[in-house]
Amino acid sequence: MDGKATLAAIKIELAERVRALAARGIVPGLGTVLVGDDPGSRWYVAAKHRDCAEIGIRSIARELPAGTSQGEVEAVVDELNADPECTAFLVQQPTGLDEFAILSRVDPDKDVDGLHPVNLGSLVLGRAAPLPCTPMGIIELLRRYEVPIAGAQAVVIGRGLTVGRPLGLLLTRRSENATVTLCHTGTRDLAEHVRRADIVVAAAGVPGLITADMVKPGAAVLDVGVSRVDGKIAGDVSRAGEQDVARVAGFLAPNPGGVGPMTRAMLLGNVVAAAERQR
Ligand SMILES: Nc1nc(=O)c2c([nH]1)NC[C@@H]1CN(c3ccc(C(=O)N[C@@H](CCC(=O)O)C(=O)O)cc3)C=[N+]21
Repeated sequence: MDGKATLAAIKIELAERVRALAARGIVPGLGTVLVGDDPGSRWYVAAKHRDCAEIGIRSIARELPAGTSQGEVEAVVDELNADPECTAFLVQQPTGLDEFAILSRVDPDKDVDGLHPVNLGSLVLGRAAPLPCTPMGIIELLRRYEVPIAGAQAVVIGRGLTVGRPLGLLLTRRSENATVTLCHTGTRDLAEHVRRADIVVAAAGVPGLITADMVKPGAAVLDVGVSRVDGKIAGDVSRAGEQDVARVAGFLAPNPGGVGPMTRAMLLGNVVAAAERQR
């Protein structure tokens, strides 16, 4: 499953909606707040702004030095909340600060990550709200490759706030109708769970955790793990030699090249949707 190609296709669809907004005199704006100088975070934020430029979304990039205080970051959040040119924004994680306090301070209607407590509450309650980008990107990738979700056994490995926990909620909605097993580092017999799955989403951050012998032939496997091994991205899904999951999977979203670009696609979609709502 090619996330880069799917991102390109989604950009064409979103550019059309941006043009329709422009015809009404509305230009959506994405704000980003980057704290410190981590090269990975810098790359992600720069990629988001390149995406925006391509489809006609304005960029508002705020860079704060390492060592910026909680209060200073919150003051920037307040500014972006009040800025009418800023349709939606995010504070790139990790900041090393109180992430919950920062997320909670963002205007829920401008929350492009879908991670504000009110928006996560809406997800639990099944009410319309911005949805988390990586989990939505996973579902969109499955849909576009016509992987059946309704009635499928889905095993999600990882219970983090940005991927595993909200993905379990999304996949069990009536509109998706999957049966979900949410596994984690405390799961006994992980291989037994994975072997039963039609859809495997690996988001534990353990390099090479999922091996070919654990995967049901024909299953869809999505690699969301991001670790760095020798400076290169290493996913949770084994891609080497005999245990290469590509040998048994029916569909594979590799990392890089799979879910990462889909996260960016859903983020763009959340900006456009926020502009359409605010109009
Ligand atoms: N507030 C906040 N919102 C986020 O959405 C957020 C964040 N913080 N912190 C970090 C994670 C990570 N993330 C990715 C975005 C794009 C790729 C991506 O496009 N990856 C490419 C290239 C990877 C590479 O080559 O470095 C790929 O997988 O092919 C990956 C990961 C967004 N995040």
